[in-house]
Amino acid sequence: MSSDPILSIRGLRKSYASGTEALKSVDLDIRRGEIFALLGPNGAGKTTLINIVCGIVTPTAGEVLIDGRNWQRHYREARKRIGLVPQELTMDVFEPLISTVSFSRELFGRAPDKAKVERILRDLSLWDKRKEILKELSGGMKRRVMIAKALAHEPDILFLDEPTAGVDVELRRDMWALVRRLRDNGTTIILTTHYIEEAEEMADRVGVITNGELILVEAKDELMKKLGRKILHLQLTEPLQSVPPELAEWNPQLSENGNILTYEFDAKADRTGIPSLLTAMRDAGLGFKDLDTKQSSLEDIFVSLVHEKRSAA
Ligand SMILES: Nc1ncnc2c1ncn2[C@@H]1O[C@H](COP(=O)(O)OP(=O)(O)OP(=O)(O)O)[C@@H](O)[C@H]1O
Repeated sequence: MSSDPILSIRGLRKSYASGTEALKSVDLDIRRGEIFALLGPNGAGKTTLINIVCGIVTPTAGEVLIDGRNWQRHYREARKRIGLVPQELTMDVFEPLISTVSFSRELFGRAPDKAKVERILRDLSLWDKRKEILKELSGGMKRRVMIAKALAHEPDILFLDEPTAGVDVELRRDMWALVRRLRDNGTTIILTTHYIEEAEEMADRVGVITNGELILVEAKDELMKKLGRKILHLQLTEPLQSVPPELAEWNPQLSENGNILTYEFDAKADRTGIPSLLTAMRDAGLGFKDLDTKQSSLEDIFVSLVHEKRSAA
């Protein structure tokens, strides 16, 4: 198996007619056979990126290479090799499910193959519903049909745009299992998500995009160490003017006129430092009325990543 990237994104830029700069020169290499999660808040540019690679949106500048070949110059090949499960459900609602899926296969340049279509429908637990009209299916089933449509022409690069937004827990688990099976069969997968847990569960590597900039690409395990930070809040019985020297080694911060002491810790480390901090507080005669811990939000993490990037530059 070649170690060259299956997909290379080079200097990709998009300004919409409205003036919005949705992508600001993005470079990204996708490795063959990996699951890559593109993580970012609303409006970050995730869908724009996917839609450009899938030939739905025209970039303002830059190019995409599939196995080193420009995707616009070799668009027939690109269409065959790429599958997209879009965010919005787009379907001919009066067609039986099996016709829609078979049609999709041929539309993307593959010969009809009943056995292949049957296997895809069975894998997605849709076979029993194959004659049903799409309009009458539940939301979760419709989403499965979208996946079946994207897989019908057997793409080896699959894009999933927010595959689990608004789906129930059971369907989410099914989707994750399906994505893993596809990867095990050699499909390269790029998915977008708002959810840290989804990236954590699924991805080999994660890219963080915000304001049209890809600010970080990292192995999932490395990123999760950064994302594992939590904050402990202690509501003190008596306000403090300053942090007592006995607590200096934990570097806690005071807020709300000295009534709240906060301590940032790594929730995934063997030792969080919390028991020793509480012991040191007791020894210093400091009491607290209440305590809670809070996960840094995705937004907090983006902010700190952007800061890190700027101070490193
Ligand atoms: N067709 C369009 N015309 C004008 N602006 C657009 C268009 N599509 C997207 N945008 C803008 O481009 C920016 C990036 O949008 P995009 O949909 O790519 O983000 P996203 O990361 O996928 O967000 P979400 O998670 O909400 O789908 C946003 O500011 C959005 O409003």
